[in-house]
Amino acid sequence: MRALHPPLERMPLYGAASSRAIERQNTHLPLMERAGLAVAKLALALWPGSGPIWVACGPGNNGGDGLVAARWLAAHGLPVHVSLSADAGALPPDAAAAHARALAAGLPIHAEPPDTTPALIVDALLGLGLSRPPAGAVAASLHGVAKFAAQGARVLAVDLPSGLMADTGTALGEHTVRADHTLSLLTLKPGLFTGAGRAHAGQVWFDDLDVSPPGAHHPADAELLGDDALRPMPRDATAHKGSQGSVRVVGGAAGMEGAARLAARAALAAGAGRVYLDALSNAPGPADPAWPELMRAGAEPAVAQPGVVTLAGCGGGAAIATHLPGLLAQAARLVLDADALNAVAGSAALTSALQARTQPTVLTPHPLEAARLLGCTVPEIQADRLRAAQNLAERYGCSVVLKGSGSVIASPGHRLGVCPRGSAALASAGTGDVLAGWLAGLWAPEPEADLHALCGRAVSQHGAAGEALPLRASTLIERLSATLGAA
Ligand SMILES: NC(=O)C1=CN([C@@H]2O[C@H](COP(=O)(O)OP(=O)(O)OC[C@H]3O[C@@H](n4cnc5c(N)ncnc54)[C@H](OP(=O)(O)O)[C@@H]3O)[C@@H](O)[C@H]2O)[C@@H](O)CC1
Ligand SMILES: Nc1ncnc2c1ncn2[C@@H]1O[C@H](COP(=O)(O)OP(=O)(O)O)[C@@H](O)[C@H]1O
Repeated sequence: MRALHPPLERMPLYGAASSRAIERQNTHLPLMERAGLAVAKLALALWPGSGPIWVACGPGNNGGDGLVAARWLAAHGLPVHVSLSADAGALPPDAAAAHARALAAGLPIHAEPPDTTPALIVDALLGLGLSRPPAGAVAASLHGVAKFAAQGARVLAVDLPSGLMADTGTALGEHTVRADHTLSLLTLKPGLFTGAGRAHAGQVWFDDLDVSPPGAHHPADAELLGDDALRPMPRDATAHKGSQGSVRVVGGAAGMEGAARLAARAALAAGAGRVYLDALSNAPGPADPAWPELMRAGAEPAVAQPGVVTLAGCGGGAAIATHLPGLLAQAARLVLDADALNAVAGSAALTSALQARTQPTVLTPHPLEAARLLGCTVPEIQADRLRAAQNLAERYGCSVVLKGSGSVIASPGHRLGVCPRGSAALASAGTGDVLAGWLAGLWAPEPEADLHALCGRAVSQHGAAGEALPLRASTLIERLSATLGAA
């Protein structure tokens, strides 16, 4: 068992169907006994040393894990209150066996939550088997968990916070558990790391139950990005600004010049040799008075040159649409963000032009931009962020960064990546412009880079720099420069 906190290694993620397939291959092993023991060990470590532990068990095998854990905790003399929100006669076989062993050990099993606030709650109500918004006795227990948590009880979720969908990180129902800790068993589930998952899971722990890595028999559904993505690329001693590539930022319509400047600054900080700002506002004066290194567009190399990365859209407003036909046709390497994405979503001609591109392209939508690009709603995007990112990548033939808590990286023919870095500190205007610029700047010196991996690097680095308050987009660039910048 181990805690997943930085430094993080890359880990495979398995959704409900894959986890069940792996479980089926290992039915000869006492998985529930191992799971329950692991839960008990972690509960013991988290228990503050006094006060009761409420082990809240549900109607399936998640409840069975809880019953095994409760038996171990009671055997060690801890004050345990076990409840079962189900008909004991209807438990699945392994959970029924765990129930019988708990009774045989003399453990009283109640139908109701405790009367007084527990010090620690072990949430074993619902795991992989969640199939609908909780109702009945399970919903009543979930309400109890929320009430006691608000009164200060710590919560350890078994496998998944009850009410959270393993595959998508969608919270079903209003009382989805907000855990302080979640112990994921046998496999790590993608829903713990994206959508509402990060808000509900708390500190994630993982125990593989001594089952050897599933490997080739079970290709992972996605990959959790690791901190290897944070390493800056070494710069060759003979590098010069010409070898570092160029970035041309096209955006910054009147009133939104700051967005394009943030992107251009980030591109320079990431290591691009030269950065040009093609401001749509046409305001006179330098490209960015505070950053004299940034050049105005005019004498820059053509976007069709392989050494140039074009970033279009940051603060682009409606004006960006007139530039897109040319950029989509010619740009050797293209990143589309913000208003460029909105323009594509609103135009069949631009959509066709994007789909017809043979040169590499990255899209960096937030959920609303993604919804426009897929012709659906934001809740539909958030209901399955992995699928939405995959659909975007396939529909447009591009690499895609679907932003938000647990950003998802998708590219045709690649395994989905989920980024566990970043935080709500990034919920501030301009941080997305910094991401787009940082990505373009990382790409500039590496025209041959695996674009999927490069997107993962950019998102991980941006997220790692965005985990501490106070944060403005400008400070984010400073942090990125200080810790990771090639400049
Ligand atoms: N696979 C593994 O890797 C391993 C799995 N292990 C453990 O098993 C867990 C999976 O067990 P599981 O399949 O029995 O599902 P679980 O989450 O207990 O719930 C199913 C029950 O809940 C019910 N139910 C569903 N939704 C509901 C709702 N909204 N409101 C009320 N009830 C609802 C559902 O009813 P039904 O939908 O069938 O009517 C059914 O009765 C897994 O998370 C892990 O903890 C480990 O022991 C070993 C390795
Ligand atoms: N709660 C959060 N957790 C993790 N990352 C977040 C969170 N909120 C925002 N972000 C990140 O901040 C950035 C915001 O981008 P975006 O919405 O395009 O903002 P803007 O257009 O103002 O630049 C994205 O990289 C997104 O993933």
